[in-house]
Amino acid sequence: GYVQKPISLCSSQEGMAAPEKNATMISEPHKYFPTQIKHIVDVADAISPDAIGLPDDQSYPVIDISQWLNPSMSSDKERENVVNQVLEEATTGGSFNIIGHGIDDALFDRLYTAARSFFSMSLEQKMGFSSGDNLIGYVANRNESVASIHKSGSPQKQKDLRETFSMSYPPNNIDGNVRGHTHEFHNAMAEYIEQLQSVEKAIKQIFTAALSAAKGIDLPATYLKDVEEDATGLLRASRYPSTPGFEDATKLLPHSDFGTITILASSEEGLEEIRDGRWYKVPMRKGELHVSVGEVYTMWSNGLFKNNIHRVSKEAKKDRISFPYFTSQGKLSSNESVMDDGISPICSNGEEPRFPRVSPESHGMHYISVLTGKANE
Ligand SMILES: O=C(O)CCC(=O)C(=O)O
Ligand SMILES: [Fe+2]
Repeated sequence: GYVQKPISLCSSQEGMAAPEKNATMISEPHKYFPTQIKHIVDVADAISPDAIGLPDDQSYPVIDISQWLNPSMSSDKERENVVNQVLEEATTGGSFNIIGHGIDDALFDRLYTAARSFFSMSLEQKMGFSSGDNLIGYVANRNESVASIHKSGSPQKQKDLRETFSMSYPPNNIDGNVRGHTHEFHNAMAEYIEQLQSVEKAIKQIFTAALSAAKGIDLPATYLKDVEEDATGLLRASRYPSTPGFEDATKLLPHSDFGTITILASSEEGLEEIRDGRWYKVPMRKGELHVSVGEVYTMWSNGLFKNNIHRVSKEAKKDRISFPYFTSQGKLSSNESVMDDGISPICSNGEEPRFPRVSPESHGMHYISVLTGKANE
């Protein structure tokens, strides 16, 4: 459909004085976020490097999104209530769990079983599912390093202690070429990605409504989904094995995701995040999915939505499997000349923009070569 973009209300309004326009403009977000994260992590680590559980398991925010999946069967008031809950969490910890997403337990059971069977193959067999592109197919343990982006942790160059198998949505040529195509694991992942589409759509409509309400402007209901244009989603099955020599190391060092929204499923606890300035364990109960805000949403909301800072604990069980779905990873290996240039921050009347115009693709490409060790920064 037709997308009016950008709704760049942050640029100076008719008749408004803007003497210090752009005074606080962050011109290089890919340098700003690592610094911001390092600072927040240092402060949290000083309180305690170890995460604590919430005093009461029930106090972790769990939001039922079913009313947005079936708008015709719910009232405006009910949907507004969901928007208010999401707004509260998105502007504080930058994350929450959801229920009422409509995805069957049976599909999750199939996913985890197929993932266990896939990852239990020999390294040589699994390497047969590598595409050579780190974003699609199999990537072995200790091949990526979020720490090299965020310069977090010690030693600074610690590699991520996980192996992954990834698929994009919609599927592209590389997906088809990965031999995993014939594997049951590939089928289960494809089905899960398909089902995630309506969940993603509902969540992005809720975030759109939250942004409209908070900024006092009227955005089209599907705005935050439509502006991504043809950004592709990426589902990554991740397994965190115990790695000799790294038994006491954090498995995935602190970072925030660089896209818009991440929807995470996990069979085990082990995810930890910063809330109110300190590390907390994220409870992952059966049937719940975890939703977190990425850096692009922080920028598009002009700092209103908080990029969630998280890590995977050194205590995560060795057979822990998780499935982060990065809803707009972007076409990171595509031709730069046709890159979507995204949108400017959405602001309330008179609010000054703090971030430049950006797309998930343009923001992500600054990180990805560092993540995969193809560049040194
Ligand atoms: O495995 C998890 O729980 C989190 C993974 C994660 O943060 C990521 O892949 O960005
Ligand atoms: Fe992450």
